[in-house]
Amino acid sequence: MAEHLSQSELDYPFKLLEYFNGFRVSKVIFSACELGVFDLLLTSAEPLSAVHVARELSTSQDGMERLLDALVGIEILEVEQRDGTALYSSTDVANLYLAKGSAKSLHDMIIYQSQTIYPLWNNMVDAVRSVEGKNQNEKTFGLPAEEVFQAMYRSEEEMLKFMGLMNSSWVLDGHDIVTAFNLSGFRTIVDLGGCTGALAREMAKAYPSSSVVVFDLPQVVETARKHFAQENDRIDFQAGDFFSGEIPAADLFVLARIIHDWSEEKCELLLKKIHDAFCRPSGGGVLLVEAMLLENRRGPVTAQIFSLNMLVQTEGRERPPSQYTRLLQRSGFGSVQLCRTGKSYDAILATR
Ligand SMILES: C[S@@+](CC[C@H](N)C(=O)[O-])C[C@H]1O[C@@H](n2cnc3c(N)ncnc32)[C@H](O)[C@@H]1O
Repeated sequence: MAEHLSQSELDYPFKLLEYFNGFRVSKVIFSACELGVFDLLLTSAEPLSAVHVARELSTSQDGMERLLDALVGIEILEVEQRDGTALYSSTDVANLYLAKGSAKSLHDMIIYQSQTIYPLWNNMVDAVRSVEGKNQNEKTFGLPAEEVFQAMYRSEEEMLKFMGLMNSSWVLDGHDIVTAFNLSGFRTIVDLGGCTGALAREMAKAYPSSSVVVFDLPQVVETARKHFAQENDRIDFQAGDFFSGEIPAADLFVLARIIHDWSEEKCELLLKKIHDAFCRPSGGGVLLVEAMLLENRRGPVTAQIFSLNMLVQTEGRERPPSQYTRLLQRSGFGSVQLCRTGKSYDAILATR
């Protein structure tokens, strides 16, 4: 049997081992973030020993030394030996992306992945077995599966963590998304489920002549105003419920990572509601922002993994372009254009 295998097939077990190790590598980064390793090293004027870091962060010396060495191994920290003592220092990458304060920090994303996504994924086998496609909020956190956002917002702390996660995604992809199409013709833009306003701010930056409103649930709007507002903010917030209440009129509606949360029926309901809420009788648009699957089912692996994440956490899924097009056409939209950005998220622009 083995003689029929190609070299890459013979080497495949090593690739599998690399995949298995992936979760351990994530845990190394998550643990260092939760303990505050990157924040401490960022603020230290000189490299620190494991003893010093352990004392400052109230950990064991042995555990901290192993953690710091693993961070050196994955090239997130640097180490030098002085008089027989290992001294650890941060890298630009750690300072920029992993420490808390930086404008490009992924710290909130990491904390959410570690404390919420990780426990949900521990129940992936049950999620895949569930014939009704039930999410794993009940089994993981003891919360009803039907109320997706009540589960996500079960405490103020959880809401802040989720909003931090949403906010940090647009640090990486925001500009590519808002410039995927020329949207300058849309003067009134409403970002439905716009959360902290991170994508809306990118929109306002790219299209200074347009007004941009973030529409979200009342408690989210309140938290966004309190924790995520920026000086000279050019965006406005409006509170409401896009399923049970009215939505404001607009020329362009943005639905970023909204369609992937919900069942086909709820998505169609929302898109039809949007179709009836345009400011002008013709020319309105809707911009969907999602991680699009390939039509041939061969990737991208990030979108396939997001789709599994939707299975454990929501009612929804990721979709290939043909399914978005069908959904939009069934809701009354005539023209549909797609743009793959090459990053995690893609854009779909539909007009009436
Ligand atoms: C997955 S998040 C996406 C957030 C944001 N669009 C982004 O991409 O960063 C879904 C958003 O929809 C909001 N949402 C959920 N149900 C809603 C409803 N019924 N009415 C208004 N907003 C809702 C949530 O509060 C959350 O901000």
